[in-house]
Amino acid sequence: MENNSYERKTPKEEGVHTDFISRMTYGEYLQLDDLLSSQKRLSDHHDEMLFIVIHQVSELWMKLILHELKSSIDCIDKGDLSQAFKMLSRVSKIQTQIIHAWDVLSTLTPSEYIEFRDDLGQASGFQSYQYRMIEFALGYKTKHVLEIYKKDPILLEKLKREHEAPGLYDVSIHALAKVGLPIDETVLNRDYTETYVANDSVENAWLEVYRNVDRYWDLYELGEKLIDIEDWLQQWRFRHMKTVERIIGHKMGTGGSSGVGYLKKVLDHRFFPELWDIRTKL
Ligand code: HEM
Ligand SMILES: N[C@@H](CC(=O)c1ccccc1NC=O)C(=O)O
Repeated sequence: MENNSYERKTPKEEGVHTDFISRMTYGEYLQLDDLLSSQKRLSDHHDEMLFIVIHQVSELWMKLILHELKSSIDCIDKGDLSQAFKMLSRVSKIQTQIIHAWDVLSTLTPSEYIEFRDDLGQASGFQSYQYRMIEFALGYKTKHVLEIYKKDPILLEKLKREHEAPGLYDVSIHALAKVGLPIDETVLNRDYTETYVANDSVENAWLEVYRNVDRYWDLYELGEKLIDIEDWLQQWRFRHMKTVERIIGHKMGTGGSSGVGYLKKVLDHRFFPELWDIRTKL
């Protein structure tokens, strides 16, 4: 099992008698007492419950996305592409789920939100560490986001590890090299703490794959799985930006950014640039 300090031990690890497990209820298994007592409103505004639940649901889905992404990175690294495809397809399905959360949140009007916005202080989705870990796993390694967690050394260490690790695109590029497609050494030995930047040898390798799909079927399928994930992530970013514009207009964000202007700018970033660029050349 993965060593994750945020996860509880299994009853077996804790040495709990198996009789307990056989009598265990639904609520005990799912720890519903903890889960369902974690929606604590700071205001007495009716709609704050919606706000909390949407965020908590999104964080839970992000947890599963990360679980799948990390395993798929390991699988691709080991050359087990078909196992990775199953996980990457699941990631895309989850992404389609979280995009629909914006429809629910859009029922919150500006006048309703403004009534409890001040209670949120400086808290912001900007501080979502799972969101940053997803970005890291996809090769977007912004350094300044680590700053946010400097007061929490345990979390900072965990984030640093993800920041230094090869991402989904790095192991995919290595998979291109493993079948003999020429990839520049500078890319193969790149510094993983930096955000990935487009490279001609990678573009040529993907072009070769997409022009000879029968020969490189697995890699072609991998390319399409990656495009799916980036496409959905961009749609999530776009729906976030539009929902924010609808609810707070062009007010500054509680996290200190310009708000909608900042969220629009982030949309410019591409995770797997060559996979988009080759479409024009095919
Ligand atoms: C009324 C609803 C929401 C508003 C008004 C809002 C507003 C904002 C704003 C203005 C920012 C920019 C940072 C800042 O200065 O605060 C931001 C960032 C962010 N928000 Fe939201 N948000 C909302 C809902 C959500 C939800 C439901 C999620 C889901 C987890 C979320 C996740 C994020 C993330 C991950 C960022 C960082 C984006 C990045 O840096 O690329 N937000 N939000
Ligand atoms: N940045 C938002 C506040 C906000 O949305 C937020 C506040 C606390 C916890 C999560 C949040 N969601 C996403 O940014 C704002 O400027 O209104």
